[in-house]
Amino acid sequence: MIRAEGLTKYYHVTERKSGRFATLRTFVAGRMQKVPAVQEMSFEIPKGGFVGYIGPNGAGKSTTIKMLTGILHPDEGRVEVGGMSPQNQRKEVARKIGVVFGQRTQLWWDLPTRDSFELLAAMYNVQAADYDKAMGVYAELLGLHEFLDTPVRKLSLGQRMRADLCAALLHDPDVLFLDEPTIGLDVTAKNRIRGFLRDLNEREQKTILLTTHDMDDIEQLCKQLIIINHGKKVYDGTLEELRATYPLPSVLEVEFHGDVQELLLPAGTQYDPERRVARLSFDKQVTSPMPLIDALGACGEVRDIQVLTPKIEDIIEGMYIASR
Ligand SMILES: Nc1ncnc2c1ncn2[C@@H]1O[C@H](COP(=O)(O)OP(=O)(O)OP(=O)(O)O)[C@@H](O)[C@H]1O
Repeated sequence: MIRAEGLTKYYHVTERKSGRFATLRTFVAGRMQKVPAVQEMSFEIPKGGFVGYIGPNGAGKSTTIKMLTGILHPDEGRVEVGGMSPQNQRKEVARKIGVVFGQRTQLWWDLPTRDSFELLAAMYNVQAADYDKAMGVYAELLGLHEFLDTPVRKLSLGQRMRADLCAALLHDPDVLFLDEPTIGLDVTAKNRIRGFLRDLNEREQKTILLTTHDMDDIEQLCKQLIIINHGKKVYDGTLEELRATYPLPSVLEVEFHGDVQELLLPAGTQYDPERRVARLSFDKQVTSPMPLIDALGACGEVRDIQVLTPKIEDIIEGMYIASR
């Protein structure tokens, strides 16, 4: 459904001078420099795929989305969306894709929400019957009825994001590009949007590419994960494969009550005497926590025991650091 092959994009920026009057000297005599934002990016997303495209700030995610949607032309490589080139067949591709930029809206700020939808439907040449059908389904699923007559500028962020999602779907696209669709939302609003997207992907087989800094979005939604850093791909696979390939140790945490015989604590234990908490790392694939619990239990009276499993953000942060 989506294919990127060797995608590369450079930006031209002015080389910054240092020292006195740096800004003025940069403006007058700064030389243009070619800086790569995305380098030799290749991936494939099948129909019905749900992909998390993630990376730290400035990694090149938005630049990639702009090339996939035809807003930017790649300097090298090529893109295909539904068998077409977003650069050479921009209008045809625009009918196949829906785009939501969480930080910006495509709705008209001063118009009632419903009027924005009608304008967009007219721009995409959506037939009246298809428009009514789409609105019937999405306005209901996204709970838009209560604010359809409210101007967009008066909507809460959560309402605005739901309206933007509906707007992106009115022309029934096969592919959705979502750039941080849950940014700034509270837990309830995030869960509502996640439920809607999951359903859209499962029931309607829409292909979705999502950028996010929220690992819960990834864990709850994405079948495939592509990680980018400094414009280059550093991982492409499932979440399970990522966990298996880059295992992090689990941690056994034991809280004691009363005196602790610190000399008896097993080697490698980190002990906090103020909180009376001992922490010991172990590899779940190789070792059972039971002998470790027994060993720690022999050092004092145990009040509480927890096994902390590594979080996906810890693994991903480790990858960001490793690919610096
Ligand atoms: N118009 C531009 N001119 C020059 N450099 C740019 C331009 N747009 C982006 N860049 C640079 O290209 C790199 C990639 O930017 P991009 O916006 O694609 O990153 P991102 O992964 O989407 O970041 P974020 O998570 O912060 O949104 C960054 O170093 C950025 O400063």
